[in-house]
Amino acid sequence: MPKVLISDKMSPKAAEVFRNRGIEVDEKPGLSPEELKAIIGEYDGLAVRSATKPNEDILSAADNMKVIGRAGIGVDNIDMNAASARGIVVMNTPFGNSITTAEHAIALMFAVARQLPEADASTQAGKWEKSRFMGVEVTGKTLGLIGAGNIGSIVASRALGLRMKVIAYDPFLTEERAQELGIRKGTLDEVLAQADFITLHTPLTDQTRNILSRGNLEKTKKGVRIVNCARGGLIDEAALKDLLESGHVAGAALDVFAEEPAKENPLFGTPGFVATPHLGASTTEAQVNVAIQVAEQMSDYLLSGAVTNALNTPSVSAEDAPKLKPYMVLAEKLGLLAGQLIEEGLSKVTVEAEGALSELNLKPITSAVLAGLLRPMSDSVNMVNAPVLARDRGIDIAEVRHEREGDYHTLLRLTVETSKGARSIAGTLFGENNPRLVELFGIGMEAELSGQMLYVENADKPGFIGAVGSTLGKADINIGTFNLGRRGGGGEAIMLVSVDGEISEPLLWDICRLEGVQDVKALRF
Ligand SMILES: NC(=O)c1ccc[n+]([C@@H]2O[C@H](COP(=O)([O-])OP(=O)(O)OC[C@H]3O[C@@H](n4cnc5c(N)ncnc54)[C@H](O)[C@@H]3O)[C@@H](O)[C@H]2O)c1
Ligand SMILES: O=C(O)CC[C@@H](O)C(=O)O
Repeated sequence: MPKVLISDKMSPKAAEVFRNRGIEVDEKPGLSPEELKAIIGEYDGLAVRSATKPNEDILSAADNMKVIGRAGIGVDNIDMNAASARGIVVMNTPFGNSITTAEHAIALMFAVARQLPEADASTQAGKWEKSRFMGVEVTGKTLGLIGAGNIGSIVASRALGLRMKVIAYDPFLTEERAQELGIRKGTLDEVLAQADFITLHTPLTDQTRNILSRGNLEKTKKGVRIVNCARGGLIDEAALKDLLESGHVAGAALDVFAEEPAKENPLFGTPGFVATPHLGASTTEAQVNVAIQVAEQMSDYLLSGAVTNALNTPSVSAEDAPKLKPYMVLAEKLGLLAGQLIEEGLSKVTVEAEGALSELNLKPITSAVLAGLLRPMSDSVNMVNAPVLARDRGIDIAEVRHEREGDYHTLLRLTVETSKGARSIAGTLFGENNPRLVELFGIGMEAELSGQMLYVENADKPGFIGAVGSTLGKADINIGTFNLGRRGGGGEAIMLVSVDGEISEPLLWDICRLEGVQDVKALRF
């Protein structure tokens, strides 16, 4: 039975879902990094919010870990590279808290429009400072969005309901989508120059870091009010403080900070400044949504291999997962065969699906092919990091589907292009579940790829098979299966021999010295 650790404070619904799905679950919020590292090896899954920071050091002890689920959106607390390198799927819940966070942005917009926190503090202090707190209406004002994805779009719709005009800067926002949302698409400079209120809704990336830099803050309209419920690091906090103090910025509300938890911050105490402690997602509804969603997704993955909302591997539906499983085994074996046979300069990999396979999602198949193909070059390669490694190595990857059936009802063909030319191998499933090689470098050959195998390329001459058999016999190596293929009589022949013992280097040399041998390799599956 898989075992999952919930290491942050999360709605009890998450544990309930895991238990109902037959998964053992421990809830241990508030562990120190050392405590987490000491126990993480016991678990197949880790469910977190933002307090747990599974970094490379902690993950180095996560020997059984298969999936990390983030009950929320941002995964900046998770070391994605370390997780991917270990083959751990990282998934989030991209929509569960969007409405809640958008509502918090709107709440903060009103808080700065009407100075609600300061008015509250002053009134409760018995001051009754009616003339001190003159606010502004939002009706008819322009809201400038930086980022118009899930949360930005919801903020836009709420702002339109408040009779505001909305302009958005988002390089990935199309004109059609902007029209659909009823907003205008603008450049960053247009947003800065036109907005009475600015709200930020982007992830923190190299492009968005410091997007409201001192220079950009100075380009805003005098009297602008700014809200950030996205990520700390998007705004230059020191510059914001200066501009609040100079009166250029009339108000600013931050839910997120460059350093969190923000126990101290230069902005604290600045007039017109409102702060909340990363509360964007903190409503009962959102926390129940993300807890249920993350537990369902993690359970699906642990129990059936279905992948939803993963950030480092392709999605696989629960319906497709069992159908894909035997193909993934086939794909990895074909990749591993090709990876052990090619020697240098891999520049392109083409994955072709024929017949029944062409109806399935090819992305996970391609990942499995790449994982097998690259394994001889790197011990740490897996289905999660293989596509990234392939891209980093400049390997071009193509996927082709042929609906028509050929000789087999389903076929997976893998063509690798190297500095020596293109070579292809193909395999099928026997009886729906048994992966078989059916073609090797253009030569028809049927073989099960498993255990230790000897690969020999030779000139097709009488007596050769016997010579190989007796060389193996002399080395006390038992033969399991003998698989043969050839191109025409007397031409090039290939043999794949499964053996029980280890194929030593001296044995390979003995076979290499047999007359007619062109290539010999010891393969392992
Ligand atoms: N405060 C909280 O508690 C809280 C809660 C939920 C989400 N968040 C954060 O809010 C942010 C937005 O979440 P979302 O669900 O809307 O994400 P999303 O991925 O749906 O939207 C992000 C948008 O930012 C845009 N973008 C990317 N780079 C950009 C750039 N250089 N300039 C302008 N726009 C750019 C993208 O095109 C996308 O449309 C995330 O950082 C998320 O972590 C915070
Ligand atoms: O879990 C939280 O409270 C914050 C979540 C939020 O930052 C997110 O990115 O989803």
